[in-house]
Amino acid sequence: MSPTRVLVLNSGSSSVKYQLLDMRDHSRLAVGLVERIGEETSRLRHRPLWAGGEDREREGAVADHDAALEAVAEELAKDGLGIDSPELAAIGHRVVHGGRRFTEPTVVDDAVLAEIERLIPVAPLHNPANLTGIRVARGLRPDLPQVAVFDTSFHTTMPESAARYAIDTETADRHRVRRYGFHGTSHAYVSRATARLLGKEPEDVNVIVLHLGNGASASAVRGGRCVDTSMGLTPLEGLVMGTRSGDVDPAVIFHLMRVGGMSADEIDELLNKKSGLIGLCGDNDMREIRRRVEAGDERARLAFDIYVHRLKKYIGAYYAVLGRVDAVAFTAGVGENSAPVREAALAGLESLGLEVDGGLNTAPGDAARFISPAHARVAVAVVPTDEELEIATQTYELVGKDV
Ligand SMILES: Nc1ncnc2c1ncn2[C@@H]1O[C@H](COP(=O)(O)OP(=O)(O)O)[C@@H](O)[C@H]1O
Ligand SMILES: CC(=O)OP(=O)(O)O
Ligand SMILES: [Mg+2]
Repeated sequence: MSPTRVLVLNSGSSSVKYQLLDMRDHSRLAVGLVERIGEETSRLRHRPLWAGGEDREREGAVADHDAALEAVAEELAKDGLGIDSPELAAIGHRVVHGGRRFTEPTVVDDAVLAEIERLIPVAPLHNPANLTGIRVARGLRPDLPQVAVFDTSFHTTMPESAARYAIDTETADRHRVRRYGFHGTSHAYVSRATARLLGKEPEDVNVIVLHLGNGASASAVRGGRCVDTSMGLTPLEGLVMGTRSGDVDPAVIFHLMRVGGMSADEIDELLNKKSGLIGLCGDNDMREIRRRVEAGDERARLAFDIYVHRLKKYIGAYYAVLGRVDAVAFTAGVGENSAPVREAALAGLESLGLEVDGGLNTAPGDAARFISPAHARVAVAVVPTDEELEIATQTYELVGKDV
């Protein structure tokens, strides 16, 4: 029988998330996470769903992504699900930046690796880790197809009017400066799942997707195709995020250089790692921010209000871009779990047909569900994302043709 399993690796700047799936029924055989890579306090959590055993945890320094992937391989082998298994059909990798070239999932060869490497300057937090994941996996299983699934692919349908910055065209083209957009596997998956929830085909619905995780982005999806998204050349533009500023006047950078005496690298670090929620109030976790707001903390309150104000602006902007909106879908860690963010983001938008039902919004649940009242003109939904399943599906579709 042909192999039917796919291992998905989502290598982040300081973490590796992984899942092993059986594509016959999309069941998860094992899932896990290595976090705080490069620190003394690294931790691996492994859940052997197939073997049905207890979750396993390892604590202690994991020096780099090579060591992290070695540890993942060891844990999988303990359950008899080793990377050497003949049942593995392919390994699917999340790659954050694919530039304009990669509009589809792609089997990795040396030329593809070189292109992902060339794009490091526009995804410095993400592409290096993605590359390491691919290289290590290739070393372990050179015989297997390694498939790269790009965050940018779903956004390659954006019209030029949305994808271009209004700067000198020749300069922009020479340096490939344009808006690429990210979190595309999530926006694709969630917009389709939202259509399903509405009982419609993706071609027939217009959806605003709000992916609110540590990184956060919004997208406007018309008939299954992305027409605008909030991230740009890099994953820094747009919404307020856990540690990233999102939109700022570009002159802030020159001001900090000329008046503040800061270097380009220092400002890069400021805007990517010391801004957003953490820069505003010292915490980047929405749970902690809400605890502080409830306790009357003014800094946390202001951080929350700035986060929600930006979100509301993008909802309004994408409403205008789409003209007709069938649904607004909240997803990822904050979007799926924070009722106060959902309520505040849509407050006062009743004249646009947008309403949240208090009871539905705060009711617990893990499945895709509506949180708007039955009479609302526009559906509002919580739709859990599943980037790993989407990557596995795209990977298997690509290699399934050959196995
Ligand atoms: N129960 C919750 N309530 C509010 N926010 C939550 C909850 N659980 C997770 N989050 C938020 O989700 C974020 C992580 O989102 P996630 O989509 O997992 O991000 P990433 O994939 O970028 O690591 C956390 O930083 C936290 O702010
Ligand atoms: C592209 C991006 O921002 O990804 P993440 O949310 O995983 O950091
Ligand atoms: Mg994420």
